Amino acid sequence: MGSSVEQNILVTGGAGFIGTHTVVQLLKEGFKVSIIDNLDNSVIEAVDRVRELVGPDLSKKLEFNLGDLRNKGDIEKLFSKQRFDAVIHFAGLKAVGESVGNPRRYFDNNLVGTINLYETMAKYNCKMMVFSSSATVYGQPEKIPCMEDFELKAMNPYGRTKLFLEEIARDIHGAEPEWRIVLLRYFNPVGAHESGRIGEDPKGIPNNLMPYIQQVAVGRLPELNVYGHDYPTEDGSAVRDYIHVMDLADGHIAALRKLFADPKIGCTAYNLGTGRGTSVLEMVAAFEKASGKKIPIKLCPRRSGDATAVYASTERAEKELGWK
Ligand SMILES: NC(=O)c1ccc[n+]([C@@H]2O[C@H](COP(=O)([O-])OP(=O)(O)OC[C@H]3O[C@@H](n4cnc5c(N)ncnc54)[C@H](O)[C@@H]3O)[C@@H](O)[C@H]2O)c1
Ligand SMILES: O=c1ccn([C@@H]2O[C@H](COP(=O)(O)OP(=O)(O)O[C@H]3O[C@H](CO)[C@@H](O)[C@H](O)[C@H]3O)[C@@H](O)[C@H]2O)c(=O)[nH]1
Repeated sequence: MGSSVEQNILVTGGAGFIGTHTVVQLLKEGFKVSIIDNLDNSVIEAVDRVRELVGPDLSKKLEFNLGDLRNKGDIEKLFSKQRFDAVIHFAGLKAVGESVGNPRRYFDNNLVGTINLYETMAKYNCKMMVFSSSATVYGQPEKIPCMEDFELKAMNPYGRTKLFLEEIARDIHGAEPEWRIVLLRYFNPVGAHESGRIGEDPKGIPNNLMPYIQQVAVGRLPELNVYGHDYPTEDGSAVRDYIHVMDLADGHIAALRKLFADPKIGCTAYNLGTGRGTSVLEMVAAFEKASGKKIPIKLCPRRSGDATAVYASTERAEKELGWK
């Protein structure tokens, strides 16, 4: 189904993991897309693969711009030559461990980059934004499932950049109510496009569970370290809400449609998760079953800063975005 009027969307960080999957869906839904990415954590081949997946016709509606949000001039260059109806803002750094060792890099990239983006959007009167937030803003929630109105607290510098950026969005909307901002709090994105042509391929040893399991499966790493087996959960391992990246991509389309359709949206946060908790050991078992490969594991102490169990309440996104 294409949209009736062709809307032009700026996608920051569109060459990355969630960005590429979302751009495929945007093009298929009839949007025109401009990506800005500095390729800090991605490669241009990923954009070539997006073109391959959508075919030559839809590819004509995709433009890639090499640029860095920390340079206001790079953003200005885009806005001065075309009008954007909305921005989907993925660009940012996301490695929790790295942010603890080098918080200034995170504040510079995530905060300065986003402030530059808001300034330029305001200048060109483009006041609709879908922002990549994270379940990390709930810290270790007192109750589960997490609901959007829970108290927010971040447990590391990366998480604090997401929390600050949510606060910045609420303040901007408070002062200038014409802004429409959707804050999407992703739970744990996993998986890849069904073609296998795009996906998550982190550089170096992965931090996240799913890419780590995959590398054990293909023999690149010998075994999976299971961090924590004495949590107060059914099997002792930690519980998360793993959401398929294509479902997440569709969540962005739903959020955009909501922005365009609802002048009263204001600045609203939505959880994007499945609403189901899965433990680390259950993930391993499910992967073994699906792949037919044995994943050797080693039970290790808890990883510092990890929460016991986090999963989403999906009610608000279901009710207001029509997304599940
Ligand atoms: N993947 C997750 O587990 C997860 C969970 C919650 C939230 N998020 C958030 O979602 C967003 C996208 O995550 P992802 O997994 O696709 O990450 P990713 O690293 O694959 O994609 C981010 C993209 O942004 C680009 N980028 C970074 N800084 C930039 C800058 N200053 N200027 C221009 N481009 C820049 C990178 O090169 C990369 O292509 C991030 O904001 C991340 O914090 C991710
Ligand atoms: O090699 C590994 C990697 C992870 N885990 C465990 O697996 C679970 C999930 O870990 P991970 O995949 O690293 O995700 P989270 O720590 O939940 O954090 C992710 O999900 C958050 C949103 O919920 C995002 O904000 C973060 O950026 C993103 O890394 C945790 O219990 C980890 O201890 C292991 O046991 N072994």
